Amino acid sequence: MPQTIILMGVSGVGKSTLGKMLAEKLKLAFFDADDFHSEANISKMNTGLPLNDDDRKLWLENLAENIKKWSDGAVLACSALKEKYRQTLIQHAEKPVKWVYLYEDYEMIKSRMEQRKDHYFKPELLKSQFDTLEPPAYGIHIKVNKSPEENLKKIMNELERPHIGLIGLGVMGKSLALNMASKGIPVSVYNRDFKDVEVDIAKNFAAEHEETYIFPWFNDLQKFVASLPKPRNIMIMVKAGAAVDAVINELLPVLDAGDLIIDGGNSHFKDTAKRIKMLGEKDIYFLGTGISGGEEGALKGPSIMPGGSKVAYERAGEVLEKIAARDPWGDACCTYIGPEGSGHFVKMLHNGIEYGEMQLIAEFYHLLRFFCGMDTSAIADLFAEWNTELRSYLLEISIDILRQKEENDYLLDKILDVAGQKGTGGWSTEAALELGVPLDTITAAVLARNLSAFKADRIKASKKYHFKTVGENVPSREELFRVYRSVMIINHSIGFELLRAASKEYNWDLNLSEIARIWTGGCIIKSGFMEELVNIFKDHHSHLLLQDKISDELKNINFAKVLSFALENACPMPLTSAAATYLFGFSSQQSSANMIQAQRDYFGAHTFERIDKNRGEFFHFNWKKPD
Ligand SMILES: NC(=O)C1=CN([C@@H]2O[C@H](COP(=O)(O)OP(=O)(O)OC[C@H]3O[C@@H](n4cnc5c(N)ncnc54)[C@H](OP(=O)(O)O)[C@@H]3O)[C@@H](O)[C@H]2O)C=CC1
Ligand SMILES: O=C(CO)[C@H](O)[C@H](O)COP(=O)(O)O
Repeated sequence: MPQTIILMGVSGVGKSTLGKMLAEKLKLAFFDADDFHSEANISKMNTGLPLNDDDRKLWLENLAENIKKWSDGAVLACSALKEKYRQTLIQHAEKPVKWVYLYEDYEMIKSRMEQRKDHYFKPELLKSQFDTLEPPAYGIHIKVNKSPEENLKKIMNELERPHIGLIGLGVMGKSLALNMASKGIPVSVYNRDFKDVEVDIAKNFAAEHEETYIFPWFNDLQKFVASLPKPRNIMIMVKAGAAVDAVINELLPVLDAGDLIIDGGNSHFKDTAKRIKMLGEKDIYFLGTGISGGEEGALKGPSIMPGGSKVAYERAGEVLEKIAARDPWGDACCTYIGPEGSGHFVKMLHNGIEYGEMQLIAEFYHLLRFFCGMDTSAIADLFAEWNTELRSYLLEISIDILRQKEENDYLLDKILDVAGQKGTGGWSTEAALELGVPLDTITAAVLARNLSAFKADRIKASKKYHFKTVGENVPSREELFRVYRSVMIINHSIGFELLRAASKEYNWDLNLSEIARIWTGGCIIKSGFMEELVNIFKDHHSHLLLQDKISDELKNINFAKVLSFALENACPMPLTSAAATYLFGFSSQQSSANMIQAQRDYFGAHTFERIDKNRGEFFHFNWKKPD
């Protein structure tokens, strides 16, 4: 797309020299703003007097009219020292305008200017230029401290780099902005100001990191959007739901066809599909992009799950892959997931598996601590031993949690046993119900969090019910470990089967091996088992529990030893029970559903199929025979 590039900065900084070189390199026309000055302005400058705002007004408006006409793009060298001059210059621009701010120390420029003989601008005016200068909070900033050729190279490098605008400087937004900047991606940041409550979030963030990075910052959305090179790439990292719609609605009037919005929050996949459609009708791209890794992952490299149009991914892929974590084979933990809301569906399910894994660790800790008589430090040691094989991130952080003390007590013991949730686990269950597939473990994990919320009733009930505890037949460490790993396998299997079902139903063509691969680094559910899944899903395309490698491991597991001990001692293990029940159900040739069918037919004439007839033939029986 033709572009107009404005090289700005004080007189003597090298705008004209570099402007001509840049125009030649990009095969664009070159214009020098000095050539657009009126005779009156030139004679004023020649007498050594600085121009005032009135002198500049006509000159800038004349330039703005010209910029509008440069439909094939151009390079303009223009001081554009103040923000209001810059806004005047681009007021009629119909093509994207990129700003390149050239700067150097006062003394360096002064000594350069003193050596120039042929220029009508006197070196004494330099001081007034520096006084007037308002460096832009956006655009490409180039210190011109090298040879013109090397300075040109710096400009070209910057021009070729994709630029991102990031909205929402919360936990994730801040870390992602720093991650991008550390990878050399120019990032402009915006956060709303909340009157008298939260102000200057973006400004303070930029100031906090000014030693290391330049973050053009904004608290005015229109100015933020106007500052971004077109076509714009804007990432939004705000709360899922109404906040995303609010931001989109605010953006819409100031965006142009061809701009791209990347929603990196945990949005619902159906909302994403609607947004893609609505924005697509306005020729604006939208990528629903799941991002996992929490604050640290976002900073050092998260796992990224983008969904939407392939064209949109081709635009954003370079940046997303640059900031993503690396998998054990050195590739980016980011891949194009598929169309519509598939990226957010996959992220939702990632969180569903996460809920399952968290509950698994929590209930094993609970069993060991309160029913097997192990102290917190011994549990941490046991988990650490298990984790040499499992290499699970969630188990790793749980070991840290178990070891954390506050004064002489474990911090964990001081945390209220009521779990929060933002919805992604429950959404996974809703999606499974809609697709008619089981989701036992993930649902059990969601419901366990729900039950935890009834703290007051739980306290009352604990005074009423005093179940007898036995305390014998404590499972061995090996038996516990084998059951733990099996439940983990079943939980993953259930999660991936939901992905398979969604892929089929919505025609997403999801690649389960690729999804497992991008979950081997950067995300909350990364583990050694996830690495195993990459290869398993590469070679096999049926249910995970039907793979020989998996069934060979699970078929000899003694779930009963752990679960009967838990039941005998009234220790709730909803996830382990759900996993074992799922496996027993999945591996039963004869289920109990014949009775369900008979009951349905009895009371409602719902009909049933028979084992001695073809599938698809339905029968009704008159169960209430006359006496
Ligand atoms: N924290 C985590 O570990 C992870 C979070 N996510 C997802 O990323 C998204 C952001 O999460 P996180 O950074 O933790 O959240 P925070 O609560 O830390 O930040 C939320 C951000 O959203 C902004 N915001 C909220 N409402 C609005 C609105 N109506 N208009 C404009 N801006 C708004 C806030 O601005 P202000 O400061 O003005 O309120 C703030 O910048 C969420 O969808 C979350 O689920 C994804 C992966 C991991
Ligand atoms: O997306 C995330 C990690 O990948 C969130 O941090 C996580 O899902 C938190 O969810 P909840 O508050 O429901 O436990």
